[in-house]
Amino acid sequence: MKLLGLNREEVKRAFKEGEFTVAVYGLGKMGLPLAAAFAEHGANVIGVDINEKVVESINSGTNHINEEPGLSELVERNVKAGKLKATTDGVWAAKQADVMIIIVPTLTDDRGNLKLDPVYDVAHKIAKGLEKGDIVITEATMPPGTTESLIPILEESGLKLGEFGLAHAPERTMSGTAIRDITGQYPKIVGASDEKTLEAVIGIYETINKKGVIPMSSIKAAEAVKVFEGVYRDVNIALANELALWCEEHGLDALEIFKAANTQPYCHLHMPGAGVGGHCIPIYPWFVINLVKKTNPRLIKTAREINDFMPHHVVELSIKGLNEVGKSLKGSNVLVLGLTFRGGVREFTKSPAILIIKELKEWGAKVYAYDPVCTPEDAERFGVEWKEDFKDIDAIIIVTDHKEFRDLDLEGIAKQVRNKVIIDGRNVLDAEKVIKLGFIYFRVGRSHS
Ligand SMILES: NC(=O)C1=CN([C@@H]2O[C@H](COP(=O)(O)OP(=O)(O)OC[C@H]3O[C@@H](n4cnc5c(N)ncnc54)[C@H](O)[C@@H]3O)[C@@H](O)[C@H]2O)C=CC1
Ligand SMILES: CC(=O)N[C@@H]1[C@@H](OP(=O)(O)OP(=O)(O)OC[C@H]2O[C@@H](n3ccc(=O)[nH]c3=O)[C@H](O)[C@@H]2O)O[C@H](C(=O)O)[C@@H](O)[C@@H]1O
Repeated sequence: MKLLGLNREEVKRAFKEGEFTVAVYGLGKMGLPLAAAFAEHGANVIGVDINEKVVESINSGTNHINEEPGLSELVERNVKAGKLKATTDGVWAAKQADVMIIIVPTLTDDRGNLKLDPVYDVAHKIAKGLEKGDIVITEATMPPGTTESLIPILEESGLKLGEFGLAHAPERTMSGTAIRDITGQYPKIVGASDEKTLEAVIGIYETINKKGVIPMSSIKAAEAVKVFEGVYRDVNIALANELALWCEEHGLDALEIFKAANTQPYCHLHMPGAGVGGHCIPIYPWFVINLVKKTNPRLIKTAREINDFMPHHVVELSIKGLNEVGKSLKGSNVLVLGLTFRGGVREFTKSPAILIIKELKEWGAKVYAYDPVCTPEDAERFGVEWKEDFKDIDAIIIVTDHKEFRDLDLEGIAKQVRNKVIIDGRNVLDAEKVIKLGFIYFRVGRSHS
């Protein structure tokens, strides 16, 4: 059932009656919830992934994304109902599908250079199965202008743009709330190659998202919306970090001040911390920085530098904290709590723990680690020993805001450790309670007990 040329009401009817097939390329933290949501709302869905284990697991009705409440039931129900299947064959999927959605990683290398190979790989496969009237949608966060860079690849199909539709509809959600967000937490941003495509894509997303659609004037404008959301966050986190460093110098507690300042309607100071990880927020600013000719993105570049300084600052705090008990890092046993980039999500991309552990070891500390969503094998990947107790520890460094760390048994820990030093890199503990138990307690924005 080709959607190009239908109005949004006809698309919604076709959607609900299962008259068309959606191929979702990339079945990860975002792609699988999206595929399951489409199937749940009536579409026939073919998921495509290069990871055979992912494909097998989905075809057996099993969800491999642990941090997504509600996803397992959706996957099981829709696989059983024959509404959701998975394959590694991206060409075959394109031949079956009327809508092809690209939601594979869009990354940069350590120097911020774009790495869009997965997107181009998928585009080449889609081109081999593209038919007249099909619609290709990028949902991955794309550097503005890059969705349209797929046109020559897609035209390898022999079709010209206009005979197929192209759109960008960025995924706006977070791990842990993907199903909720995909089906109606925020309006869906959509930009398309022409009016017909826009009309059909509005129909598609109005079917699964009860918050509706915000149509943009172009594909590039839609790409910029999502990227700017991420840049806003990175720059504001950098502001919080810079003000926190100032507070440390002035013997102030940044959190106390931020909390009061944020009672003002125009003030939204973010949370200072151990750094900015993940494959979103530290990446998206490069999509702007690397796409300039005249503009000098000074603020965005400086924000990146400030945020990338924070893992080092956490090590500085651990040196100060150990000094308070007459110890140096060299020869101390340090327990890092948290390997992932943020709480509740098992994702290591640009996790601050990587740099923190590297620097602690360079200073001669014996480094241990524990993370509630990880395994001892993950700790080995970081080159540290997994440790589930606090015996003989001289300093504890909290690097990830897992909810488990908010309820640490501080009284029990105080009896186990060799020295009482806690560096709270994610502000998860109650300072007064920790200090009352005799700990030296520092956090980003507070370097006094
Ligand atoms: N993780 C998040 O919170 C959010 C991510 N996004 C965007 O969604 C996109 C995907 O992110 P995640 O789902 O978190 O990534 P992920 O790493 O969890 O999953 C990516 C999946 O794509 C597969 N894949 C990689 N290359 C492929 C290829 N050439 N063909 C088919 N499959 C391929 C991988 O095997 C993996 O299963 C990214 O562009 C990201 O910017 C958008 C909003 C939120
Ligand atoms: C603008 C925005 O809020 N983007 C969200 C972000 O989600 P993500 O999973 O990357 O988590 P995040 O809460 O932004 O955290 C990123 C990193 O920044 C750190 N962080 C976060 C907030 C803060 O005030 N201070 C801080 O240091 C976190 O510890 C983490 O290391 O990126 C997602 C994405 O685009 O992939 C996006 O969908 C999410 O809504």
